[in-house]
Amino acid sequence: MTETRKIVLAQLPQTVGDLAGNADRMLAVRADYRHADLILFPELQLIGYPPEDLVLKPAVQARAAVELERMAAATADGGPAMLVGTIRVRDGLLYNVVAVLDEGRVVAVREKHELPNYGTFDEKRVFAAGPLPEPIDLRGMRIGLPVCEDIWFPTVCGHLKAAGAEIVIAPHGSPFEVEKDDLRRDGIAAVRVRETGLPLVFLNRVGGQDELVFDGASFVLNGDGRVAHQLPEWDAAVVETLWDRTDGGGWVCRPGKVHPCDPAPADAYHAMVVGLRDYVEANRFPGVVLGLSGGIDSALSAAVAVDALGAERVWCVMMPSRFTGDESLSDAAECARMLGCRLDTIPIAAAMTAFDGMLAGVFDGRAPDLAEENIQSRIRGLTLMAISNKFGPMLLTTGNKSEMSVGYATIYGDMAGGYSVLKDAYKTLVFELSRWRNANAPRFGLGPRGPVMPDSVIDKPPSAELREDQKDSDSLPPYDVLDPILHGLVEEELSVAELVERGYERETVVRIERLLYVAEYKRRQAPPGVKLGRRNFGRDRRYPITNAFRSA
Ligand SMILES: Nc1ncnc2c1ncn2[C@@H]1O[C@H](COP(=O)(O)OP(=O)(O)OC[C@H]2O[C@@H]([n+]3cccc(C(=O)O)c3)[C@H](O)[C@@H]2O)[C@@H](O)[C@H]1O
Ligand SMILES: Nc1ncnc2c1ncn2[C@@H]1O[C@H](COP(=O)(O)OP(=O)(O)OP(=O)(O)O)[C@@H](O)[C@H]1O
Ligand SMILES: NC(=O)CC[C@H](N)C(=O)O
Repeated sequence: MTETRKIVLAQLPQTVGDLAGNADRMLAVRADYRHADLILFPELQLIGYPPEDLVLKPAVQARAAVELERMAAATADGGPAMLVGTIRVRDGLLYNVVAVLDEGRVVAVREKHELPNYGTFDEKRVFAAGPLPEPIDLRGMRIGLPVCEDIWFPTVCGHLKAAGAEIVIAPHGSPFEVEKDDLRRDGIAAVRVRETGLPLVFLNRVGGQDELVFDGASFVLNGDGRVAHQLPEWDAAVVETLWDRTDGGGWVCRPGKVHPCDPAPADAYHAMVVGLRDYVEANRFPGVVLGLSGGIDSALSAAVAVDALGAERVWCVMMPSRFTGDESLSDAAECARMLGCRLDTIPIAAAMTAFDGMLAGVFDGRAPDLAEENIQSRIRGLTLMAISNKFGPMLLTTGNKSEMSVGYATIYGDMAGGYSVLKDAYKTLVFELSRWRNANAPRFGLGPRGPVMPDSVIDKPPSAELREDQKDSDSLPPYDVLDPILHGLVEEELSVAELVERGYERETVVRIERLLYVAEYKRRQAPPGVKLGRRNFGRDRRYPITNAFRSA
């Protein structure tokens, strides 16, 4: 008779720091799958990923040990074993581990060997690296248990194969980046399978944690490289997989459902919706408030907010000045109508007059300039923060990555706010996403199925409307020139000379590089926002504020 095993993959969200809640969620899955042999959870499921310095706190380490014992005790009933990601102190050092719980106790622990220490990751700061992990014997299977980064290099899987592992099970905390789903499956996991000939289970978490979002998209590859299961992106999913022992002695996973992954730019839009939704819910805001100017950045931010939270939790405010055009007023009104959310109009002329009067003495003899322009932006920020204080919604800030790169935003003005969905989206992506959202509804959005902004919002030239007839193109190169230069400088770390070789004007590149470096002080004071690409401002790219280097 064929030998068969049932392994349940629990692609779950996590709440960093809520150890009891995370444990209860895992025990609830176990209660639903009592007939399974084994239930697998993502990396650090008990603690939440990434835990940052929280895990250095002795009280957290002690709580983790208590909760793990509670979960282990639950396995005394003879039901399924559990593979639980947690932390463990051994000989005074802290490890990122997967614990094997069975028969009422912790029967084995395997420590993460490769600690990622680049980009958004700095695990060497908090964890020690474990030795090469030996396979475990559980329910008649010899299982290799690499933790996340362990499968991104050949060493650990090669060692497990040599030590007789029959199957590789890899819990992950792998954050979203555009196109990373292909890299994980076809670029990394498939290579490990080719090297070892072993089937591989890749289980990732879902949901947002501050700047990071986790898309799930877990999968199972058989030893011949074929995809046996592909779990959905973004949704929590608990999937039972069935494994048969072959005549040759190995294990094969029976084929299951293969969900398609999102194409671009739907993937980036979904990431923004999940990032904002989970940030607002986890930090217990009733909703968000934002300034709706009739421009594309605030329109797209409002659309994402409505998709994430529902129209009744998104409060838009139009704050016209004497520079605000009629088209901006009507576009903002139409946008709020299409989204179905509240729009209040609060003119800022009275506050501008008050500031002119207050500053008349000290500004005497000075022509109006950027100082007055920025006061308008600061009056708007102050007004929105007053609404946040009075009624509780978090202020959603609307700056995009192009603006944040060159400092084209007013500090303590339109940069005021708690969270941003466009922070890692260059303006050209803002245009692409707005067009996409007008023609498509996101898979799990709470907003309207149809268009979310009038076409005029997308088609008109961008303007900050802080002075007469102002256009972004007065101070910046067109976005289809600016964005590739910024991508070269930020994502690719190119020099001025290398960008000139790509055909960009030297004078423009030199100016953009200078603006990028000089704006570092603004970015350090900017709110967090959803990471979408290879190199976000925040944890991925940590530049000095005081920086005299110029590449030309
Ligand atoms: N290294 C440094 N470390 C610490 N602080 C530093 C600093 N350098 C300047 N500062 C401070 O920052 C101030 C200058 O920054 P800030 O007050 O923001 O003003 P600033 O960057 O000079 O002007 C804002 C720019 O953003 C544009 N804008 C504003 C609003 C919206 C939009 C849009 O389209 O979205 C565009 C606006 O047209 C203008 O070009 C200085 O007065 C100084 O106080
Ligand atoms: N008249 C206004 N009413 C309400 N909010 C405004 C107004 N003008 C600016 N804001 C707020 O300040 C942000 C920065 O806007 P600004 O118009 O200066 O530049 P922008 O980057 O082109 O943004 P947008 O495309 O949303 O207009 C806006 O996204 C919006 O949240
Ligand atoms: N948690 C981890 O070890 C993540 C690192 C891994 N390279 C990833 O991005 O998926």
